[in-house]
Amino acid sequence: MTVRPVGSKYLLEQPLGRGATGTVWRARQRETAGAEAAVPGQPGETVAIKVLKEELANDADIVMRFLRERSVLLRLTHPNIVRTRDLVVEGDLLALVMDLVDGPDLHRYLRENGPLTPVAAALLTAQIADALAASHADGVVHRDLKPANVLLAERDGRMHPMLTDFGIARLADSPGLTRTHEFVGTPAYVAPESAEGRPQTSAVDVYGAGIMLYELVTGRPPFGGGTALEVLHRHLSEEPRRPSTVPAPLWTVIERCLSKDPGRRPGAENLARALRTVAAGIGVHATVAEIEAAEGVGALLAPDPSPAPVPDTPAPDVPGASDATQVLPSTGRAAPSYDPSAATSVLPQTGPGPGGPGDTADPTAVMPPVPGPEDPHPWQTQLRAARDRNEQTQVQYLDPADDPLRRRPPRRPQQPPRPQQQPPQYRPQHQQYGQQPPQQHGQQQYGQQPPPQQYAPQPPQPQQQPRRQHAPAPQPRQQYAPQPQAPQQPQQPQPPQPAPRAPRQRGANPMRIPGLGCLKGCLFTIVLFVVAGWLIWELTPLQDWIAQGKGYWQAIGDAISSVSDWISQLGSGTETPTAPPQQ
Ligand SMILES: Nc1ncnc2c1ncn2[C@@H]1O[C@H](COP(=O)(O)OP(=O)(O)OP(=O)(O)O)[C@@H](O)[C@H]1O
Repeated sequence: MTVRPVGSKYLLEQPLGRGATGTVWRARQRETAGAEAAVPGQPGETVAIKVLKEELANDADIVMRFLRERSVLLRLTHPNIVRTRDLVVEGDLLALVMDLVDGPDLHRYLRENGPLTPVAAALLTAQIADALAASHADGVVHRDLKPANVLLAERDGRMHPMLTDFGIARLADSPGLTRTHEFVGTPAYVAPESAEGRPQTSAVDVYGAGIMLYELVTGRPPFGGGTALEVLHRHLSEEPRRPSTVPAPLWTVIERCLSKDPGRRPGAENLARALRTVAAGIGVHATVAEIEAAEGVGALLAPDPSPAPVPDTPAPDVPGASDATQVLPSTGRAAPSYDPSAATSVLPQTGPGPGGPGDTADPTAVMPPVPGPEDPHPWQTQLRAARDRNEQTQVQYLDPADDPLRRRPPRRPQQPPRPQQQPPQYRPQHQQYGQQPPQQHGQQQYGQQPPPQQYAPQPPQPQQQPRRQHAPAPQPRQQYAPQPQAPQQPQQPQPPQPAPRAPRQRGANPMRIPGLGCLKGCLFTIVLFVVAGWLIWELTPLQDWIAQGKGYWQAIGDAISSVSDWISQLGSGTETPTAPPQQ
């Protein structure tokens, strides 16, 4: 076993796993840490150490932030939060020392054991909501909530979920990285406001909890499948569908957590209480009172009156910040099919993120990201980001009509009305985005490939809609980018249909002899030659020439001279000189 020292206090022994932001090692404490550590530890104690990627460790901004947030990370203690014991900064090494959790993470558990029962899912998520409530009360937003960041310890024969990776998204989302207009997150769990670069609060964690709860009971997140950017689009535009296996009270909770409007999501503390009420009311031993309480769970889902803001995102009160329609680029990396279990992704935003060059310390001075003419196109940024992470990058054609970055409707040539054209119709939302149509529950799979025609150029639509109409048709709960339903088009008069062509008449003889047409032509030509030859033989002096044994050129010369004689005779007078009468 190779061991590597981390600082003077720890020895890395064995890698436990690797994520987007670093590698987690099983490690051993060499000696007791100093007073700066939250947990000094004992020599020989086993710990887990997350060694942050060099890319992060080499960034001065991140190191600064790491040190600045040290106290925040070290003071976060809760039974459902993996404790951060120490932070190590040494040369080019940046590491978080944590309690070692002996158990799988929730993502692996789900993969190996399948979905949980609704009661178990509700109770497990309630504990995560407890952890969120504690951190939000302390002003800390996780921002990367997903099953892979929930470790399952075993306590008293029971599964005990513990939330980890607190603060990592904060570190990774530092000016050093965001100057390339990217944000950090995991697409399947990213809240709409994060995806759009709008102001974020602790409500993003509640959204993540809702996605996770859905995944716990169904085995998959609601907006998985397709490329990363397609997934982000779905967060922005699609409403989740209730699978038949989810009890109504639990669905009420999920639906509220997944509200596009952060202001409608419950606070974490209320979420925890609601989930316990639901778990009690949907269990087999539920009393009538518990069932009734579960049915009225909607009343428990009050939002947090003062949600914790996410630092360095546009402040909610920046004028115009909430109006700025930011539609995310698509394809993700244009195209590898997206695995919702994927590690935290770094994806582009459509404009300079906070903390970019010229960033000021005042968060209210940060304008919402708006693409400037000189900025690289988000697609370029995205491809670069994908390459930087050595991920497979494919390029797919995107029909400009489907490019959500183009707000203006592309100009299209006037199409003459085509006979037999379908009457104008509006494509459903999923088609406008080149996305999968809503599927029956159970049909969707991780890493599902979009249909091959996904980016195929669309035929011109009967009526051009402005880009904002790519937003969903209004639904009762939808609050972002609501779009009026396109008015029904009046029926256009159909151009007169051309008369159907009569079938081609054939000869009476139904038998067709192959090559007969060619044979007929040959016979006709032969007959033509025979007749022409006969006429030449009869009407020209050819017979005389042959009889006189003249050569060809001589015969021609004679013919020419006799013709010229005849012409000269004609020119000299019509009367032919006659010989004088003989005396
Ligand atoms: N405190 C810990 N104790 C034991 N194992 C841990 C601990 N923290 C993380 N791990 C394990 O290390 C692996 C990598 O963790 P990490 O947090 O880097 O990955 P991730 O969450 O999948 O990726 P990302 O960084 O993209 O969020 C995971 O499989 C996790 O189970």
